[in-house]
Amino acid sequence: MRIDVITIFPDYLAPLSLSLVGKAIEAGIVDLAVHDLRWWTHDRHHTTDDTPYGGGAGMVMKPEPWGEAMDAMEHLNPAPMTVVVPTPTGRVLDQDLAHELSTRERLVFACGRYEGIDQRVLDHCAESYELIEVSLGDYVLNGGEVAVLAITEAMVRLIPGVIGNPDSLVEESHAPGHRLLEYPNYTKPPVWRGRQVPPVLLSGNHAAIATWRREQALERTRQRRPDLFQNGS
Ligand SMILES: N#Cc1c(N)n[nH]c1-c1ccc2c(Cl)cn(Cc3cccnc3)c2c1
Repeated sequence: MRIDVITIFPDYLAPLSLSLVGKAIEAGIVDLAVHDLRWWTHDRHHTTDDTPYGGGAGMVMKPEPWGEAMDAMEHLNPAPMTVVVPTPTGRVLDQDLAHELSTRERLVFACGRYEGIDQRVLDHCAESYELIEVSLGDYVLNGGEVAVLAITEAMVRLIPGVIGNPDSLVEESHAPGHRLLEYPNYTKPPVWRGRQVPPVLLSGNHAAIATWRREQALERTRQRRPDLFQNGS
């Protein structure tokens, strides 16, 4: 998969070269390029924003730099583009959306700031490419960079070959068809500050361990996320 990120804060995306995504890049599974939107400005101050038509607080990102950046992305790589735009008004990221994005050949993240990107850029992208607008959830961020980091990690780990043991993807909280929260995890030592590991986990009785874990997952989900019990699933 090829991933391009366009942003006015390229350094914000440095963590993508670390850990899991970094390993996927080293393995050649993911090809990542981060671009500074200001490369497509032509004034002395590299201006990317202006006041909103209709008035109101804040600034809006100008369409011209984004249009030139998108044109450049098209010429950079022949693969069909899925443009992912983080926005407070987008589809909320969940595991299903992460799976959908992990199937794409090429993602171009348009990562904005201020009050957002001029709507005509999104309209242009919707007509010229696949456009997916994504929100991280119902809380306020100052821009799209954090969303790009989260979307990329959630999505890249699902690409075949990225996670060493694919079995570990099956039982996770929010995995497809696995609408329960995960059971609690323990490791050595068997007693820590007077707290003992549940004895069933030390019993070697795999059937009893599986039953205990299922019961824990059900109880946790019932207490913390009753919404995941929709339709009795
Ligand atoms: N907030 C949120 C939010 C979320 N929950 N996920 N993603 C975002 C997000 C994504 C992209 C931008 C761009 Cl561009 C500018 N802002 C700041 C903002 C905040 C509230 C209203 N208008 C603009 C963004 C926020």
